[in-house]
Amino acid sequence: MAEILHTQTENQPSSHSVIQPLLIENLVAGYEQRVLLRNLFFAVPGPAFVAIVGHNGCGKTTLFRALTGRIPYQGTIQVAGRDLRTVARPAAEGLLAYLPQRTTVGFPIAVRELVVMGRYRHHRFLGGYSTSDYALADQALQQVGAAHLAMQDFTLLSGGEQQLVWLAQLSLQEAALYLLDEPTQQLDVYYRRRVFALQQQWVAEQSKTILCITHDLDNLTSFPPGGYLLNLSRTTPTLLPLTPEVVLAEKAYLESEESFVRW
Ligand SMILES: Nc1ncnc2c1ncn2[C@@H]1O[C@H](COP(=O)(O)OP(=O)(O)OP(=O)(O)O)[C@@H](O)[C@H]1O
Repeated sequence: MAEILHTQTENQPSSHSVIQPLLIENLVAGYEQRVLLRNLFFAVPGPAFVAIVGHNGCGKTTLFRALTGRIPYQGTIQVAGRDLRTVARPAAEGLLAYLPQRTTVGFPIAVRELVVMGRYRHHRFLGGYSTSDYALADQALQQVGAAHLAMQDFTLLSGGEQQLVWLAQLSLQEAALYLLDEPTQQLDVYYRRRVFALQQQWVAEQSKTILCITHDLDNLTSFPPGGYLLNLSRTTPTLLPLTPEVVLAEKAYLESEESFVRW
């Protein structure tokens, strides 16, 4: 099941100070003898879409593992002004909403019931979800183009349909930072475009900040100004403006023998 993570509401800095959604300083992370992220620095200054690109195995998901506290790391990660080292369970405490690459559900459940769980943090005790929670779930399903699936058994859906349902659930969470690991991986061309448009909408209308791992560079060329791109296959990855020119240049780099040899 996709992780349902809470929004931090306590001990936050004053709303008068400018809080960066994400600050990463000198991050070093990897596995035992293999360091994948070396001295990574970047800051997302305000609500924005950030595309994380790079070759297979370059460390994109590893970055998300560090952000969600699943692997140890050196350096500093601040989410919404909070140093993740000072948060016992950074993901579970609600700074982040995370959609992993693969999620499974081992029991039959109606799509609508799964989506409404995105309202989890409003229901810490045994009470059920309210009519307004279900209305939000229906709205979320509509937004991702999956309203027609509401009453179906989630486990019987196609991989692409299931992905749309997870996105609907994710959209109901109110986190400072959203981590999406290849959300369009199983989607057809129509839904791929739609899911990227949806993420643009989340940023523009709901001031969300999204880190989105993707190999779908073609769809990144149509993003409006204001987003960023981070290519983790570069020797020194830096946050670049997400413009068509930058996307094409990074795509050309990733297709080049020069970049492949590095890996
Ligand atoms: N627990 C682990 N122990 C050792 N190595 C691991 C572990 N998990 C992942 N790796 C390796 O680390 C490398 C980076 O993995 P990661 O999942 O971050 O890649 P990625 O950039 O997300 O790739 P992709 O685009 O294929 O999803 C891979 O070579 C992988 O085999």
